[in-house]
Amino acid sequence: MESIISVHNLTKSYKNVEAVKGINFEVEEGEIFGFLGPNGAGKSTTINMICTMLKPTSGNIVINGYDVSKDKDAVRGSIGIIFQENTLDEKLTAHENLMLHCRFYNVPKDKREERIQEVLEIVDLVEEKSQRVETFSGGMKRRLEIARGLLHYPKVLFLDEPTVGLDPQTRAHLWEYILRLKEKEGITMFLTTHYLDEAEISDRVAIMDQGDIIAIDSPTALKDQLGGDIIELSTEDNEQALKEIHEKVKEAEVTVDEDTIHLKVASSDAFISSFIKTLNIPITRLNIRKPTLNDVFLAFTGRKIGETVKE
Ligand SMILES: Nc1ncnc2c1ncn2[C@@H]1O[C@H](COP(=O)(O)OP(=O)(O)OP(=O)(O)O)[C@@H](O)[C@H]1O
Repeated sequence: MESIISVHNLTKSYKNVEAVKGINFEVEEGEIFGFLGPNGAGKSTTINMICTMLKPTSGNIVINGYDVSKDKDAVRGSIGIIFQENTLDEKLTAHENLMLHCRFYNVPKDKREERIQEVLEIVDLVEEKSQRVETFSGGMKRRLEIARGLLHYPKVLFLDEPTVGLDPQTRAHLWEYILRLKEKEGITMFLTTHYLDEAEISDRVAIMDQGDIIAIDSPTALKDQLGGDIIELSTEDNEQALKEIHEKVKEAEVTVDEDTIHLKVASSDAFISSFIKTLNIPITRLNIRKPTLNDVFLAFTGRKIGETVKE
């Protein structure tokens, strides 16, 4: 597959901070690319540089064949951005909001109605087009923002925390729309989210930490890289149990999270029966699972993404 975004040796320094330290990555045409990292990792700085909103200190970025430092207008015409905050005009109708954007992006006059109809169909808002945005639910507003982001036929859609503040059902629906867009329109998605279960939708995920990209691969490959099984347990006396585990169990990586002890082992089949016999404290809860993206994130960054959320 062709790269739609190429980033080479990209750096950005603010006065005292080296926010981005010479990163390299490619985003392939048509993929969903998840961009994750703790607060302060340098994600926004990177995205702002890619979207022409911030000048890099050094390095280069090519989007859709255009150099971001030389062809800003062509780059802007190639991308759509869905911000975290609602940037719709609430007093206007859905249609009026879209018309404003058409003018802003110089969509030819004779094409405007056709395009508006097209994007409204994609996000299922045709019947609501004459309603004022202030009457819309959070999910409808987000869908309208996506429609607006699509009006000028971008090759890449940047989605910054697209489901933040939405209820689980609306979040699930929104993902259906996003997936449909990818399938039908072949649009490349550059996604940030702190819901790691949602990041599973990505074809590939990049994890950024302290200005560097520290991992980049498909969610499955990243999880496989971690390998093994994770055993979660609670006991009648976790403190005592931990003491025993540290004394007697050598083949597990042990972490504690509130009232749960986590053991990471190569294979739970080989481990579990002897472990249960080893422990003298009664176990009150036991769960065995495969690593998730949350575990990947924790292993690479040393932090849980929940701890890094910017609300
Ligand atoms: N305008 C600025 N001036 C000085 N330092 C900045 C500026 N913007 C960002 N930084 C610093 O650069 C680093 C990277 O910040 P950035 O906002 O890119 O991280 P992030 O991964 O997007 O974090 P978040 O998830 O909180 O948005 C941080 O140390 C931040 O304090």
